[in-house]
Amino acid sequence: MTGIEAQLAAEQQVVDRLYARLDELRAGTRDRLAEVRRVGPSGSPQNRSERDAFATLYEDRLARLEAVEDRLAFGRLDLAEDGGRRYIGRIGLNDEEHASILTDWRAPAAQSFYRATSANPDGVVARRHLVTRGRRVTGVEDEVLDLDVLADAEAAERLGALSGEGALLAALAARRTGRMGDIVATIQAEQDAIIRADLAGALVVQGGPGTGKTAVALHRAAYLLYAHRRVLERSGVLLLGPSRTFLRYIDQVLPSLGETGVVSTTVGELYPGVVATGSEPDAVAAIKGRPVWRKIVERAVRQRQRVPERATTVSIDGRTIVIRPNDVRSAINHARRGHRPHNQARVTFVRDMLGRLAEQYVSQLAWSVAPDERGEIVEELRTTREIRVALNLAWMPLTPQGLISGLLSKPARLDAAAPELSAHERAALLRDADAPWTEADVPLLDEAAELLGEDDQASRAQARHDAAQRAQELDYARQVLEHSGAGLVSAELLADRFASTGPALTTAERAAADRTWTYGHVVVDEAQELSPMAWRMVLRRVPTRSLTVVGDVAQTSTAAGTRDWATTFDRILAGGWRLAELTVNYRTPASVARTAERVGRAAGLPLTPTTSARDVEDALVTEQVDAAGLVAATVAHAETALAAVRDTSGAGRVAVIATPEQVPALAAALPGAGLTRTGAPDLDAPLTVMTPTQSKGLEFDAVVLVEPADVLKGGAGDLYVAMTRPTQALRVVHTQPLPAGWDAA
Ligand SMILES: Nc1ncnc2c1ncn2[C@@H]1O[C@H](COP(=O)(O)OP(=O)(O)OP(=O)(O)O)[C@@H](O)[C@H]1O
Repeated sequence: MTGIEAQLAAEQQVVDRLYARLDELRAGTRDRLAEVRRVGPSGSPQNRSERDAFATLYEDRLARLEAVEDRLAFGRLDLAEDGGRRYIGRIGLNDEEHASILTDWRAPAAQSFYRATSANPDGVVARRHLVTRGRRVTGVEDEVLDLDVLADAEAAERLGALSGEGALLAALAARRTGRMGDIVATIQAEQDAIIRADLAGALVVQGGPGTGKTAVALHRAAYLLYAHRRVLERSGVLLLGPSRTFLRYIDQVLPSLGETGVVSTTVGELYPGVVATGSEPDAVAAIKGRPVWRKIVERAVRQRQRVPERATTVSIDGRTIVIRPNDVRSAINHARRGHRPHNQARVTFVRDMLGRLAEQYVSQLAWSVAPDERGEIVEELRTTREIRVALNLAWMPLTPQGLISGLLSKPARLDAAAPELSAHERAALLRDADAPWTEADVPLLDEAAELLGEDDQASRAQARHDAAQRAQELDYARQVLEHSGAGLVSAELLADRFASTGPALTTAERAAADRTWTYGHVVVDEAQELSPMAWRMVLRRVPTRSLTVVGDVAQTSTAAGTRDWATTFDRILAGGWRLAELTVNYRTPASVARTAERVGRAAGLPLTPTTSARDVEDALVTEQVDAAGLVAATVAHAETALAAVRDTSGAGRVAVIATPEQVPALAAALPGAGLTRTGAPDLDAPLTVMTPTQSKGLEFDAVVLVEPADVLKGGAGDLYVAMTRPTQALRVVHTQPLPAGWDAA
C-alpha cells in the first residue's frame, strides 16, 4: 500500500464508524417514532396532542439525521496539544460513551477549521479536507499550518497527498444542478467571520456578484439556530428572498445543514392570506414604495372616521333621538385620544355615542332609570338599524384589503389621502377595485393592518383564557420532560406543540400563518430590491432588529430599491447597523467578471470591486450577427454550450438571458427550454430562458446573453446581473454595438 492509500484506508475506517453511528441514531429515532404512532388514535385530547407533539419531534429529528448523509464528515484538525485530532462534519456525533467523535461545523471547536492560517495557526498543526463520494473516502487534501511540523516524517507524506486542485477550486468548477449546494466544507475566513457574527443587531453584508452572500446568509441562519437554539427555535427565523424561483433554488441548503425550521418567503407573500399575482410598471411600484405612504395610509384611515354634515333623527318608542354632528365629533376625538388602532378605537367611539344617545332617551322619560334598565336602553339603541348605519358611516369597521383597494380605486379618496403625490402620480396608481394585488401593495396592506387592528373584544377574552391554559401546559410539559428525558427540546417548545390542535404545528408553520408573529432573527437576501415601505413591513416582524441583510447595491433593478445602504438604514435603523464586505467572487471567471465590472462602471453603477477566485479559458465569447440571424445564433450557442457543460449525471445548466420582449420568441425557438406553467424558468431543466430579473441570485455553468444593448436599456443593474451568472462561459449574441466599457483595456 502506498502512503496515500494507507491514509485513505485509515480515513475510511473513521468515516465508516461515523456513518455506523449515524445509522444507529436513525434507527433509534425510527423505533421511537413507531412506538409513539403505535399508540393509535384513542385517548383523551391531552394524550392525543402529547402523542402528536412527540411524533413531530421525532419526525423532525429523523429528517435532520437523513439530511446529513452527503459528506457527513469533511474535515480534520490535527491539534498541537497532545497530538489531538478532531473530525469536523455537518452535525455533532457522540459515541455510546458520550465522547465526541464528530464536531458540528458550527461549534466553537470547529472554528479553526475555517479561520486558522499559517500566520495564526490557533493551535492547529494541520488541516485536512476529506473528499468523499457517497460513503467512500476518495481523497484527502492537507494544509500544514505549523511549519515546524515539516520536520516530521508523517508530514512529508501528507504533503505528498495534496490533491493538486484544492477542495475550493473543485467546488467552484463543479457542474451546477439547478439547486444551490452548501459550502460547509470550504467556507473562507472572511465568510466565516460573518457567519459567526453576534446575533444582536443588524448586520448588512455588501458584496459583488458571486461573493457568496446567499451562501453566507444561509450558513449564518444555520449557525444562529445552532448557537442560539433556545431562543430561535421558539421565535423562529425568517428568510426573505426575491422570488419563488430563487427560494426553490436555495431550498436544499438549510436541510443539508440539518436545519428545517426556517420560514422562507418573499415580500409579496409576507401578508398571510394575500397572494400578489398582479403586475404593474416599475414606476408605479416605485411610487408605492415611498416612505410617504406611512402618512397616506394613516390619513386614509382617519378619513374613514367622519363627522356627518347633517343631524340624523331617529324615533324609538315614540321618543326622538338625534345623532348630532357635534356629538359625533366629540366621540371621534375622544376615541382617537386613546391612540389605539381604528377597529379597536371604534369600540370606544360606539360606546361613547351610545352613551350620549341613551342620555337623550333617558331625559325624555318621566321616571329615573336603574342601571340595568339603562343597559337595556343602550342595547336597544345599538340594535336600531338607523343608528347602526349612522354610527358605521361615522366610523366604519375596516379590513386592510377594503381600505387599500378603496384608496387605489376611488380617485376622490386617493386625492384626499395623498396630497404629497402629484396628480400625475395619483392617476398612475388608479386601478380597478378587484384588480389582483401586486407585490408593492403588500407593504401597504401591512401598514393598513397595523393602523386598523382587529376588533379585539373576542380575541382579548380568548387571550385571557389562553394564558391560563398555557401555564397548565407548560407545567405539564416540564413534568413530561422530567420523566421522558426527551433532550434537545425545551419545555416551552413542547408546550407549544401540545397546545396546537390538529396535526402538531411547528414554529415555522405557526409563524408563517400569523401576520403579527415576531421572529427572533430575519435574513433578507437580494436586499437591495426592498422599498422603504417593504423595510417597514420587515422590521415589524423583528422588533429586536436582529437582522442579516445581504445584497449588492450595484445589482438593484427596481426603482424603489436601495443604491446606498447608509441612506436606507441610517433612517430606519438609526445607528443600529454594521456593514461587512465580501470581495472574492467565487462564481464568475475573472475575464467575465472584469468585463462586467467595466461595463457596470461605464454605466455609473456603484460597484464593489471583486477579485475572482479563478479564470476559465475562453470564458467570454461574443458574436455579432444581423437582426435576421439573432435567434438562430442564440439557439446555436445555447446548444453548443449545453453539449459542453452537460455531464452523465445530469448536471450542467445553461440559461439564455434576454429582455422580456425577446424571451417569448427565444423560448419558441428553443423547444428544449424549460419553463414552468406560469412561464417562470424551470430550474430542473438543463436549458432555460429568462429575463435578467428572473436570473437574479441564480447561477448557471453557461449563459447566452442576447443583445446586451437592449438589456442595458432596462437598467445597468440588470445587465450587470445577467453578465455575472455563469460559472464557466458567457456567450454574447448581438446586433447592436456592445455597451460602453466592454472592450476597454
Ligand atoms: N467558500 C466557498 N466555497 C465554495 N463555493 C463557494 C464559496 N463561497 C461561495 N461559493 C459559491 O459561489 C457561488 C456564488 O455564491 P452566492 O450565490 O452565494 O453569491 P452571491 O454573492 O449571493 O451572488 P449574487 O449577488 O450574484 O447573487 C455559489 O455557487 C456558491 O456555492
